[in-house]
Amino acid sequence: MPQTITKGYKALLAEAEAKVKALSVEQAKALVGRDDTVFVDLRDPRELERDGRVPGAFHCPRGMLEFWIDPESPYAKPVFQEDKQFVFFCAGGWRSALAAKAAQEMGLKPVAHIEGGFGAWKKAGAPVEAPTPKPEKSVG
Ligand SMILES: O=S(=O)([O-])[S-]
Repeated sequence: MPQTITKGYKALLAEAEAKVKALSVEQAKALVGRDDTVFVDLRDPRELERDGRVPGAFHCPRGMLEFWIDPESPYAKPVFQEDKQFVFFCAGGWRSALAAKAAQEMGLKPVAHIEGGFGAWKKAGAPVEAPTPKPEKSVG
């Protein structure tokens, strides 16, 4: 019997978007370089290598988020203990909406995410560190 998905991604996103503060690229851009703000990049390492980065952003693969936030986890990262605001982003704003909701439910605050993600960020001409080209494989 095929699976019956009772809560699809649209419902999950709608729930997250109702609970999480969304920042436009313009609003987020104004926070770059501020001491009280941590940008959290949830994309996979290959996306960073291919598409570039937001300068100064902390990279946290989506799959590790809850374990890096909880200080009781063996994988806890000190950055998530800081008294700062956390601005999550991914490529398009979906992963970051769900991730920010989870982070918020864990007690992290204040939390927001960037509407449209890195794609919208790049399109708006916001600051981007160039992709890191992979070293060429030597032949022979
Ligand atoms: O990055 S994403 O919005 O495509 S999940």
